[in-house]
Amino acid sequence: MHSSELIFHVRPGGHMSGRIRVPGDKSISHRAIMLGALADGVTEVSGFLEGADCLATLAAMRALGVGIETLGQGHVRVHGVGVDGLKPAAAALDLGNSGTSMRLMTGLLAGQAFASTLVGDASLSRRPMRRVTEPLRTMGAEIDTTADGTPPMRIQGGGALSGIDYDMPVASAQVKSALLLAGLYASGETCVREPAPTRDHTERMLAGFGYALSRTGDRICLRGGGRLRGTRVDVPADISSAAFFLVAASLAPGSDLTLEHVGVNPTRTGVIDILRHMGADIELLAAREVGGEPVADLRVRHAPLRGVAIPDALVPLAIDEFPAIFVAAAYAEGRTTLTGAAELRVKESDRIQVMADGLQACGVTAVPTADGIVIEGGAGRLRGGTVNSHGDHRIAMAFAVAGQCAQSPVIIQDCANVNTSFPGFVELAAQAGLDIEAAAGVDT
Ligand SMILES: O=C(O)C1=C[C@@H](OP(=O)(O)O)[C@@H](O)[C@H](O)C1
Ligand SMILES: C=C(OP(=O)(O)O)C(=O)O
Repeated sequence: MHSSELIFHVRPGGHMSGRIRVPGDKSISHRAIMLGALADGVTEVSGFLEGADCLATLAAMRALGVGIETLGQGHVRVHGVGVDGLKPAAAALDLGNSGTSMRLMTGLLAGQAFASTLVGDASLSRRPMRRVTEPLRTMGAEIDTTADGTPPMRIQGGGALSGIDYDMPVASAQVKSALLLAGLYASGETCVREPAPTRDHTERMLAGFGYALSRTGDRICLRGGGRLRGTRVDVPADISSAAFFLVAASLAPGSDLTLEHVGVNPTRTGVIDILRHMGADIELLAAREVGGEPVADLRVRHAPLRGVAIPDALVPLAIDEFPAIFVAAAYAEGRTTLTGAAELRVKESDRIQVMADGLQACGVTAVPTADGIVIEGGAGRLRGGTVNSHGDHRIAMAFAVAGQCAQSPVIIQDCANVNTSFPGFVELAAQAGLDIEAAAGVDT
């Protein structure tokens, strides 16, 4: 026995109804703090995600000398220090479970005049960092990692950076963003080419802070040495959190649920396309633009789903939603196949293996492949059972949703990290109609 843990118990039955607003977008919240910190003047953030990941970014920026007021209910005021105003932190920056914090901060800190050390939890300490350290070293940064290229990271700072023209080998918004942040401090132009479109919040937000950048086809460029102007950032609800409810309402007969003010940036809506392809009934209502990001209310009603071959091109546009999509696939009639998604193996957990194990534990035939999975779905296949989320927030929430339509209860172990991206998940899911309880358990 070594630590207490959180267990979810979900009983089958009920349906999803009403109107809910899920918490703020995690990607946009991280960026609002980082760019607000580097800006001249004050940045007012509303809708900020007060989950552990974004709070780790916030604490790191405070440790680097930035005044940040948390005013409650997602209102954060960042007193920007200017691009050259950060101060060395007194201790290592602990970024917890957050890959986004670690990779973006590495780019940002590579451009500073001082050294920094970045550490994370057991999961983050296993995640690959060469994807950022290699191009940053080409720019002139000095960064040490473990021999495996994993954290802790020591970023020496102090050296001069030069812009590069980089062809990313993986479609990663974190790598793109890390290089653009380092590019703010580099001489000349920094350009990044993406092999497939990835979320473009950094580009949109840099423009919102008055920083010029250009996109030509799949190549994004900016010139170092400019300044950012403090602004307002209205963070929409996170489509990655909404995804659990899109699946739950699609599966449970009688459901009719509206998710309010959800970010529907086209680089994030792959989950809607995939679920619609499976037969889901999802409507975008009152589509509007808020602070440079598209937003809509999503109305989702129950519909019978069928298995599909998920197009590879949609993978980066739905990268965090696959645990939820796999649950939809387990109930959809027929076979669902996913390929081109090896990245899922290096997230907070190996999401291919951990989802396959959990689905199998519940009685579903799910066969992992090197870069995807094959799931044989159908009504009644998901019997229920006990699954281990391996501390991965998205796996925990995906199996919670699976429990509503299972034959018997689903019990999910190791759920405390749900708080990294979705504080209040249990309460909000219960409000929408899920029969869920969270209990302290013991990790043996
Ligand atoms: O840039 C971001 O905010 C993110 C990018 C994605 O990671 P990759 O860049 O590794 O694909 C995603 O999985 C992560 O949750 C958030
Ligand atoms: C992969 C994720 O986050 P991160 O990379 O920031 O840990 C996620 O939230 O699903």
